Amino acid sequence: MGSGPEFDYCVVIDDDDDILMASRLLLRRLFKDVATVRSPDEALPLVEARAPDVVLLDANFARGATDAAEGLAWLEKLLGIDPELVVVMITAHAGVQIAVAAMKRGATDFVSKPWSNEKLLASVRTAASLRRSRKAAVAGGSAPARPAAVVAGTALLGGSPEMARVHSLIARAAPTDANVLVLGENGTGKELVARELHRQSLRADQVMLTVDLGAVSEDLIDSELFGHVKGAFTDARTDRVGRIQAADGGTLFLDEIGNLPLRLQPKLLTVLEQRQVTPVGANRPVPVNIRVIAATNLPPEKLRDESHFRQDLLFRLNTVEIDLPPLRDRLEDVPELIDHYLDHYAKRYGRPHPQLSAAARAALLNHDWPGNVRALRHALERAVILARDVPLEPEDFALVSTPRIAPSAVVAPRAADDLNLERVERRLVEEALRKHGYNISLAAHELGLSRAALYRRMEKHGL
Ligand SMILES: Nc1ncnc2c1ncn2[C@@H]1O[C@H](COP(=O)(O)OP(=O)(O)OP(=O)(O)O)[C@@H](O)[C@H]1O
Repeated sequence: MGSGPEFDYCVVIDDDDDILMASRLLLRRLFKDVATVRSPDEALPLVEARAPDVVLLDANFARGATDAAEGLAWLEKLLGIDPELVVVMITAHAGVQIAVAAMKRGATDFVSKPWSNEKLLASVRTAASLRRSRKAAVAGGSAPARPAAVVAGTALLGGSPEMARVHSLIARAAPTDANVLVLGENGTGKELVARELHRQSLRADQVMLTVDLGAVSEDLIDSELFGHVKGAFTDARTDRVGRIQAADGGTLFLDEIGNLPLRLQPKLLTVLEQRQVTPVGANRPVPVNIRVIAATNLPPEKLRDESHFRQDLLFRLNTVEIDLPPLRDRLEDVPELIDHYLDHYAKRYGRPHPQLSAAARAALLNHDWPGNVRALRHALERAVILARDVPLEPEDFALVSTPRIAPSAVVAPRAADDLNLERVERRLVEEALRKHGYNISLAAHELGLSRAALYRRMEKHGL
């Protein structure tokens, strides 16, 4: 026997009792708990109370309806409750139009009735794995793969000359269809810049889809980006619309482009050059009209190294380059960020707006912020949660001084006198981050963790 279901909780919404019964029996193989409800109304409190790993949502409820309009409207409502929710649409009337519409509104996948059990299990398992990585990424504050329209936006703050330059570049590049490459260390706001570019573009009322190439496992990147046709490989039991196709008419944000495997780089180049995509296993390309924004934390010398990244692809991606400076080089932005995020979290947690002592303010202003704005934001969130009715002091921010030292200067972790698991974990995470100059992908690789799992640990240890 195996070790029991892999995932926790799934909600199935369908007005057909037989479907509910069949899916309950089947999905117990994957989930410890399967809730089945006959209407989306009943599902809303379940989604609110206990974020499910996957929601299966019927596309049509009204008798005789086949256009999926109702299902798509419920999809948006569900994603409004939890933007990271992973929803697989079910319909008896599959068609690529509905699949694309559902994906554009944020569905993860699409299965058609009647389904084969294996097909359904494969789709749902993939969806649940995606949710797991998305949840972890969100815990670390990193970008979920989700249409921009669904996620409430955060403004790109900062009045420093460095940020003024960034704002000006955004304003000039956004309305053109030029591809933009955003460079910067982790947590500097690359994803926010991408959203801002989309918001100010002529495609603003179209979809913006994200693919986090650092979070999708390498063997899934191909289908995630390009899609596949049924039978293209062993697990391809249905057609799958890739994100490039689903972003048609809108913006595709390729986060962590430095993680795109070399073998797939020519394929992306072809899409950009020929404006068409060929799903894995398909013999005819599909025309696509996308604007690509890519981001990476790779230092320029790595990016310009042909053994790492194809230069012809780089030239297609970086028609405009926006380089986001690290926070330590624009510390004058810190006061504005402090005020904004203290306010934001005070409202979110229903707490009074905390006061900062002069020493605390000075400590925040003098810190080198190796984790950039993300780390500052987390520090402020924690401070709001833990604040008492006296001004916050430097200790309340648990700032860890992390001098940026050359990788070669890092020694292997000391033989542990201290065997406390939590502290040892914290030390290893810290050392890996320092060793790799806070490059999350490299540090995660060294630790044998996904980026999302590393973010989770950074968050846990306040790093
Ligand atoms: N200029 C800014 N104004 C307000 N918030 C910001 C700014 N820059 C970053 N943030 C916040 O910091 C966090 C990290 O930003 P974002 O995800 O855009 O960074 P990133 O460079 O894409 O990070 P990574 O490379 O790790 O994915 C987010 O919560 C974002 O809202």
